[in-house]
Amino acid sequence: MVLPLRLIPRVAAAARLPRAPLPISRRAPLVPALAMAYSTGSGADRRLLFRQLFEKESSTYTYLLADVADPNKPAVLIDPVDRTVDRDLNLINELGLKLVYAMNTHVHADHVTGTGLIKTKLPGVKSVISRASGAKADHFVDHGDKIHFGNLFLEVRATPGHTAGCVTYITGDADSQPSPRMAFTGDALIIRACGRTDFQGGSADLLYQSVHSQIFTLPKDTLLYPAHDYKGFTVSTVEEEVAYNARLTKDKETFKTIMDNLNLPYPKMIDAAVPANMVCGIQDPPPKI
Ligand SMILES: N[C@@H](CCC(=O)N[C@@H](CSS)C(=O)NCC(=O)O)C(=O)O
Ligand SMILES: [Fe+2]
Repeated sequence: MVLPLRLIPRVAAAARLPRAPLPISRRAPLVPALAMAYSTGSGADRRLLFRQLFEKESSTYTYLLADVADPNKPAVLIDPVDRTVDRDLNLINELGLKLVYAMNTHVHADHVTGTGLIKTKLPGVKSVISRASGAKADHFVDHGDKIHFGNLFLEVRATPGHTAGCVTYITGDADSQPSPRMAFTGDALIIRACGRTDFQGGSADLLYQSVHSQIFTLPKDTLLYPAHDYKGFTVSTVEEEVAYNARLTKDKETFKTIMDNLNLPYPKMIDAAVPANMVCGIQDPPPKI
């Protein structure tokens, strides 16, 4: 049966008319209430908007965190990849966030960081890396420092061993401790595994010590988010890794033997990625033809 037009609900009628989508740059950001609805947790934790993003060529996770209870919605990106910068910046724009820091957990060997590109596209954003990395950035962090965005912060813990300058970033709130905490472990801890220790100042001895003293001592419900996953995992917890990590649950000598015998091929992009990442990624992208 065909309904007369006046009986068709207005929404349905509108839905029938195809409209060209607006370019991203002209779309209005989501209203604050909607961005709030996508934040995690309850109570004080509702300030935190969190997204886990994936770059498939290098199996890298990029993390977006923002304080959506702050009127400016300040945001940080951890471990952005050059290839997915446009995707990440579009998302930030759609959610109405203001990116303040583009941070790295370490000098990556398998992909070029997105921080340089982000700085050319969004002047004012500050790049962050550990002082111990020896890399260039706008802001250097040391163990115990805090990177603030709104009322939230990321506490820096030095977790060297995969590289000499590796750090783990742990969520905090100026008013109350978020529960559970989230730890962004870079390549120090990969779910059920860990970063390799055969280049870039790597040391199995140091990595074992870093993870046992700085990550395994966190509250057991702390959520662990690595920089990479090669098996389809997305998140783990301290409790899970203390029980089931295939490398780090072993005693130190066994761990060192495991690490000495991984026999992993060198990352395909290492020769281009490390020099680029030592200077904060690509600063002047070639013009698109
Ligand atoms: N095949 C990849 C590189 C894979 C690799 O070496 N991953 C690193 C982290 S990136 S520096 C690693 O530590 N892996 C540990 C492991 O057990 O897999 C490429 O060619 O890019
Ligand atoms: Fe790495």
